[in-house]
Amino acid sequence: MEGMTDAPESQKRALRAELRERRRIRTASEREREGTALTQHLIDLTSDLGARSIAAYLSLPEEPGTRDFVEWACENGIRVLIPVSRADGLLDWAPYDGSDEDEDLLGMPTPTSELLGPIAINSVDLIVVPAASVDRTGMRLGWGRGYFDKTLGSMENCPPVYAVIFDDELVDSVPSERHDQRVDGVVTPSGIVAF
Ligand SMILES: Nc1nc2c(c(=O)[nH]1)N(C=O)[C@@H](CNc1ccc(C(=O)N[C@@H](CCC(=O)O)C(=O)O)cc1)CN2
Ligand SMILES: Nc1ncnc2c1ncn2[C@@H]1O[C@H](COP(=O)(O)OP(=O)(O)OP(=O)(O)O)[C@@H](O)[C@H]1O
Repeated sequence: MEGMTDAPESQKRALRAELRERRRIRTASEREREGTALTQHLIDLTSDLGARSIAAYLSLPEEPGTRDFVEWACENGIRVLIPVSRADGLLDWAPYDGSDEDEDLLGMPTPTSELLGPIAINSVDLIVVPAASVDRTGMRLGWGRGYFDKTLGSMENCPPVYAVIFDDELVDSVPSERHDQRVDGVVTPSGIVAF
C-alpha cells in the first residue's frame, strides 16, 4: 500500500489529505441526515454522563456537525468551553454564549466571550474533540498541530474524551507516534462506540 514504509508523520499527512477530500465530497443531503443523527447521540452521551460542563468545538461546514449539539447544551444550562488556538501550541478556552463568533489564529470559529487559560479544561465533565480518524483501540489522528495531544497529555484527572467523526473514519488502525493520545470513544452518525 502506498506510504506503508514512510515515517508516521508522512503517513499521517497523506491520510489527512485523503480524509479531507472525502469530507469535501459529501453531499448536502448526507450532511443533513448525518448531522441530525449525530446531534442526538451527542445529547444522549452528555445526558447519560450527567455532564454539567463540557469542552466541545464549533464545527466548520465540512466537519461532522456539532453546532446543534452545542446550542442544545447551552440552552439546557450546560457550560460549553470552545478551544481557541494559541501561537505557543496550547489552547485557551472561551465559554459558548450563543452570540457573535470570531476566528482563532488557524481560522477556526470561536465565541467572542472572555478567554480562559489552558487549565480551564480541567473543570469539565466531558471532552468532545475533532478528529480526522480514530482506530478501534481509540488511537486518534488529529488535524496535525498537536493541540489536543498536548492538552489531553497534560491532564491529571481527565474526564471521558470522545471524538466526533463520520462512520467511515472509524478504522482498524491509524499511524501513531509516542505522543498521540487515545480517546475513550467516538460519536458517529450511527451511534456511540466506547473503547
Ligand atoms: N472546528 C474546529 N475547531 C478546532 C479544531 C478543529 O479541528 N475543528 N482544532 C483541531 O485541532 C483546533 C484547531 N487546530 C487546527 C489544527 C490543524 C489545522 C490545519 O489546517 N491542518 C492542516 C493539516 C496539517 C497536516 O496535514 O499536517 C490542514 O488541514 O490543512 C487547523 C486547525 C481547535 N479548534
Ligand atoms: N505532547 C506533546 N508535546 C510536544 N509536542 C507534541 C505533543 N503532541 C504533539 N506534539 C507535536 O505536534 C505536532 C503534531 O502532532 P500530530 O501529528 O500527532 O498532531 P495531531 O494528533 O494530528 O493533532 P491534534 O492533537 O491537535 O489533534 C508534531 O510535531 C508533534 O511532535
